[in-house]
Amino acid sequence: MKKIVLLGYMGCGKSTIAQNLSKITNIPFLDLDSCIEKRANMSINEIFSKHGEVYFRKLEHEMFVELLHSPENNIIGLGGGTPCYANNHLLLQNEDIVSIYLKASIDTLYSRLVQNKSKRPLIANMNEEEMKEFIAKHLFDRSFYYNHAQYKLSVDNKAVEETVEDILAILA
Ligand SMILES: Nc1ncnc2c1ncn2[C@@H]1O[C@H](COP(=O)(O)OP(=O)(O)O)[C@@H](O)[C@H]1O
Ligand SMILES: O=C(O)C1=C[C@@H](OP(=O)(O)O)[C@@H](O)[C@H](O)C1
Ligand SMILES: [Mg+2]
Repeated sequence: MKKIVLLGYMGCGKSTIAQNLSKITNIPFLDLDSCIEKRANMSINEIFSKHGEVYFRKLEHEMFVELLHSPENNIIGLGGGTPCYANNHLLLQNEDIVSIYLKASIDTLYSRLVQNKSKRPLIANMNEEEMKEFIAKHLFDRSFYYNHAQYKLSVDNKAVEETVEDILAILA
């Protein structure tokens, strides 16, 4: 059994889908952001505001490598930026894992993030117009890294259960 790694832009559903997939498969689930928060004893917002993004990316890389090397099988939900720093994208093609890019359109991401931005320091202070433009450009920049995943799964217009089913089909 390989580790299952979910990646993709903020709001694509990594944390939600990983949790639901875990319930169905009984494979334990780890959220990389939650692991970082526990280790640092600070929220993601606090890490960004007190220490800056570069420090966060360092913790993120260390925690990602640590989780990949742990002997347990698990489902890992990455942060949206994880594959885009410190050559983390190269680790996605490791034979010991199955990496899946949850691919969402700008409209899907915007509609979810507009209601859920306060815990995401990169967009927390943007107005709606700024956010839409930011997501479009940022997603374009990051797609290169996301496309290093072994599997790409479109999640637009799919209920959580449908995306979970699609992942089970990939794993079968
Ligand atoms: N079909 C869906 N699949 C996944 N998430 C959805 C869906 N519909 C609405 N959501 C909501 O979108 C948000 C996705 O956020 P989250 O799971 O934290 O994503 P990520 O970890 O990729 O940033 C959650 O608030 C979730 O409830
Ligand atoms: O895209 C990013 O750079 C980030 C995404 C967040 O995770 P989610 O994608 O789970 O929101 C979190 O790691 C941090 O706020 C930075
Ligand atoms: Mg998340």
